[in-house]
Amino acid sequence: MTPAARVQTAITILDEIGAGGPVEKALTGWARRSRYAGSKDRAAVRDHVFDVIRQRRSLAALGGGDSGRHLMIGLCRRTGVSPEDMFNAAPHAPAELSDAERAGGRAPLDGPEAADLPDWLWPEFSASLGDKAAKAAQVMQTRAPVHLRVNVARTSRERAIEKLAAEGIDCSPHPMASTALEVVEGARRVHQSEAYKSGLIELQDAASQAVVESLPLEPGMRVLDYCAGGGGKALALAAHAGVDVFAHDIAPKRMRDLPERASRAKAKVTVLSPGELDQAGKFDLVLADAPCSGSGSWRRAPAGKWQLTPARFEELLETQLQVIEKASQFTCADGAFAYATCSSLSAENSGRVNAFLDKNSGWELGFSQAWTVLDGADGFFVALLSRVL
Ligand SMILES: C[S@@+](CC[C@H](N)C(=O)[O-])C[C@H]1O[C@@H](n2cnc3c(N)ncnc32)[C@H](O)[C@@H]1O
Repeated sequence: MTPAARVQTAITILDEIGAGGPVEKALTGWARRSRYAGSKDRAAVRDHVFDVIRQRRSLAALGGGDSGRHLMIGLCRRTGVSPEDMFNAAPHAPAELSDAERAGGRAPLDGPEAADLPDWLWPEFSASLGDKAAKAAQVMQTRAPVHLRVNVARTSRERAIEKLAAEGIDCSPHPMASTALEVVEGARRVHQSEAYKSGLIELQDAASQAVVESLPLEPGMRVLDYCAGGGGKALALAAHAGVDVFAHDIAPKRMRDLPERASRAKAKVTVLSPGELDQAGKFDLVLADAPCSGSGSWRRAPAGKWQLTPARFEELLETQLQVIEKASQFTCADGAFAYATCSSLSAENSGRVNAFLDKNSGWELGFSQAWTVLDGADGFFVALLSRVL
């Protein structure tokens, strides 16, 4: 495919998404119908679509409208590609620019438009990030890096770097966690690599790893991952020698790949159904990686920021408090309870912890830490609580 044909394809997919179609469905539907497209074409089209969704508001301003065509004109302008070179009416390319399109578009206005956030969310976002808000929003317009977690139960970070390099995947250590690598070259080869298939590495953002690394893990502990989902954190916990890890989720189906992932990593994770959890006794450490807005990972899943509504946000805040109240009860008397989110919004983070502490005087805060995209990974938050003795 020519670069211009990729632009036209992205326009068609963006229009499908604009009409309410889910992003992945629109992309996989196109890929299935388009056997002529090679892997580089698919990757380029996918990148165009995600680049636009991340920056939809500011690109609509630059491109002069919010159709797929206007958004791609905006993307060309932002990335310094002359729109005339792409909109050239060659076979499979977009039609030539009209006079109105050529003259249209303007610089995005400071605030939520330039930051690519909905108006209603801007006050919460800017209050949460303070003087880092505009810079963080700018970073959120870019692609997320690819991070790996080295399974330190099986190999060292240095050995993993060597093994991956031998398979054409260049990585460097990431400063946020002693287990973390950033892929510099060859990210698309990770899934097919021996290092991945044999469980020496997992795909996991460095901030998720930093959360696990911040926890007071000791050999002999029973640890519960109360909101285990796909099990990323449960597996990172299980890489710690002598820690007995249990995984639970209100939607047990979300944990369906966990046994296979654990077997690949040669890690032991006991999956508990909600009924089994009630019979499982107390735990030395309970982690609740709660459902949240996902604002810290909107670079990876950018559709989330446009789908979030004030009502859904309020619902999440309520669920988070319920999760803290329920999950903390599984902590033994001298144990610790950790609350985490992949959000950079204070209402979901310190706001929830304070709401819990206000209602539960028997608990106190040990520490809390927030990472933002400016630290080079997803935005994340963790707070460690214990009972007042
Ligand atoms: C942020 S995701 C967890 C991600 C996971 N810890 C990981 O690292 O891959 C939040 C999970 O919480 C679960 N969840 C939502 N409400 C819950 C509740 N009331 N009790 C337990 N789990 C809940 C969701 O099903 C979802 O899988």
